[in-house]
Amino acid sequence: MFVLVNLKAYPCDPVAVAQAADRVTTEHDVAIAPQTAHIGAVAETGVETWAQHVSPVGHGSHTGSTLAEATADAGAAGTLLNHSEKRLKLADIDASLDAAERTGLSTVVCANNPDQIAAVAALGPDAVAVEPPELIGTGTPVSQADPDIVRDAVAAANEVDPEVDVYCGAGISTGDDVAAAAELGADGVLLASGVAKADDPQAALESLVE
Ligand SMILES: O=C[C@H](O)COP(=O)(O)O
Repeated sequence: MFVLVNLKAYPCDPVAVAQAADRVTTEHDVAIAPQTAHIGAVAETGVETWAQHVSPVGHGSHTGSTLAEATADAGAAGTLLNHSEKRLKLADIDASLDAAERTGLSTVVCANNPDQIAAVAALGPDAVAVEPPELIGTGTPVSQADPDIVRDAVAAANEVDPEVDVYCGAGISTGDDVAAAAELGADGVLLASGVAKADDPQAALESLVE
């Protein structure tokens, strides 16, 4: 399973979380998505580092953008796109995917439900992630609160493009949640508060990947 830990804009120490992830022994692939400004420092720990977003632009007059080229140069291996807290127009998702592909970044496009998963899977990302917004940050895992949304998202993505991996997110914080996601057909999980808001991120990560 791919375990992508999104630090959002939580007031945690991104390097400490990355070092903790580096110390955890697991069969899963763990990656950390810090704030853009912290990508270089997190990547230096050796942990796989992701961006939370890249802009649908290339080099040029785009003040305030998050340039995919700069993100990749800083050490990112991939990027989230269209997170529930950073929604994009369909055309911008497509252009951000082009930017990521151009710069060698792997991609996970988020969506709220199976219909949206089918739509974004058609754009050809490496993976999609289904996240019911109402469960984000609640500590109630999507695999428990709404298992059908995960099953249906897996089926929807497979129908469009079986090469696209499917992750699920919202409320995931324990190894049981990761195992439940795998049983529902997910190839990975996307989570945040369970680690970023934990008093002891290393213990939280160990519990997650046990
Ligand atoms: O990017 C992560 C997701 O929004 C899930 O957040 P959460 O683990 O705090 O529910």
